[in-house]
Amino acid sequence: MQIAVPKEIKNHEYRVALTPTGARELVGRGHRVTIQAGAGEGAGFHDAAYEAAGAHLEADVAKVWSEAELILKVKEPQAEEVARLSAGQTLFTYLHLAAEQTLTRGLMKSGATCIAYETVTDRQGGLPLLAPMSTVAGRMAVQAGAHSLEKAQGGAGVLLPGVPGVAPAKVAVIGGGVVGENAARMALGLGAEVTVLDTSIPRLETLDDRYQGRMKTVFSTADAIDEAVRECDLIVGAVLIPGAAAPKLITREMLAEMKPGSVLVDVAIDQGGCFETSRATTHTDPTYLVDGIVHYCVANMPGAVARTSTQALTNATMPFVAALADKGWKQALADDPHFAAGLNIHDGRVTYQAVADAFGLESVDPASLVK
Ligand SMILES: NC(=O)C1=CN([C@@H]2O[C@H](COP(=O)(O)OP(=O)(O)OC[C@H]3O[C@@H](n4cnc5c(N)ncnc54)[C@H](O)[C@@H]3O)[C@@H](O)[C@H]2O)C=CC1
Ligand SMILES: CC(=O)C(=O)O
Ligand SMILES: [Mg+2]
Repeated sequence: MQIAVPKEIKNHEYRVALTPTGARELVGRGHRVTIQAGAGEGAGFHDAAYEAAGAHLEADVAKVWSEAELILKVKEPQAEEVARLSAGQTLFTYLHLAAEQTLTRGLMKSGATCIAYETVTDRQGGLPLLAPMSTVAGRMAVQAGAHSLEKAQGGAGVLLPGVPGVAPAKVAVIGGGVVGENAARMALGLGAEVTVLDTSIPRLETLDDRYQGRMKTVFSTADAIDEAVRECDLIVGAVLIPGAAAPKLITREMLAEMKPGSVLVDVAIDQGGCFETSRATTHTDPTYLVDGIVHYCVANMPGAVARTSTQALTNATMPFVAALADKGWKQALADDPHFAAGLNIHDGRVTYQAVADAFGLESVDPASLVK
């Protein structure tokens, strides 16, 4: 199969969808791999390493896209990338469609088969292709939050761990999944007072057991969120309803209850964000103030630590990439219902219920397409 890996073009996105190790694996299986020249540079994977792995380098981006049967990316396609996609091609990448109607319509119009990393499932009920980047983003959320609490960033001037004689900061993490656990763990490590809110009792049990009560676990209700808003210096938004737009859990009105200079880090921004006042920002200009509250809403946080993130992401995606390349999308998805859960769009139709619901569209059951 002809496989292409374009250079990512989102703001400060340095990840690449395939490492030289992955390229070697695919070439060894008899596939032709084209890497856009420079695609791996930002992650420390140089053109020469891809060439040594047997991949073909192509400087012309139009050719990279037009000659491919399977396109591997990291971030959701930007407008100029959607325009390059055509019927008969398969795209495998993060899509986050429920937050992006224009992108959804554009991909439908392309006629391509679009498989999203973030909705592929596993036997344990997890999201194996989201989890590695959620681990990265969760860990980064506390670094970003701590920095944002500094005066120069508009923050209250609070040091997360405090000092002897001055109490540590209070951190709340809303959503105790992969992002939430990693954020809470980092905040604990820095000496903050940490509370995790989740609507899943089994998840709260796991966290309580794993951290032996060192982080408080609270069932997530409107009252519990009100309390966190009044008390905390830093709140991390980490909720997810797979494939769906994030619920808005903190409204603009509630910001008035927060201490001035408190910080909201909305990691769920890629699914539209879980705070009413969140809007996606970039690594170039990551924060803004609303009513004296600092908002950090970068939708591609792991892109900033591209070396670590690329390795973690491709470790997880590689078996799925190999299946797509060896068998074609139809057979690969037919053989694995967890992989089939990744299909979001095929031939102009939405194949993921939560995405269809977000925009009032009809959804087609992916199982009916791959039989
Ligand atoms: N901004 C970025 O760069 C990145 C963003 N993300 C995003 O972070 C979000 C979280 O991802 P994961 O942690 O992997 O998901 P996850 O599925 O592991 O965890 C989500 C948690 O939210 C909980 N939840 C759902 N509704 C809730 C509510 N109303 N109150 C409290 N908890 C609630 C669920 O029970 C679950 O435990 C996703 O939107 C993901 O796409 C992930 C990686 C990078
Ligand atoms: C999951 C996601 O949005 C990212 O890694 O950028
Ligand atoms: Mg986006």
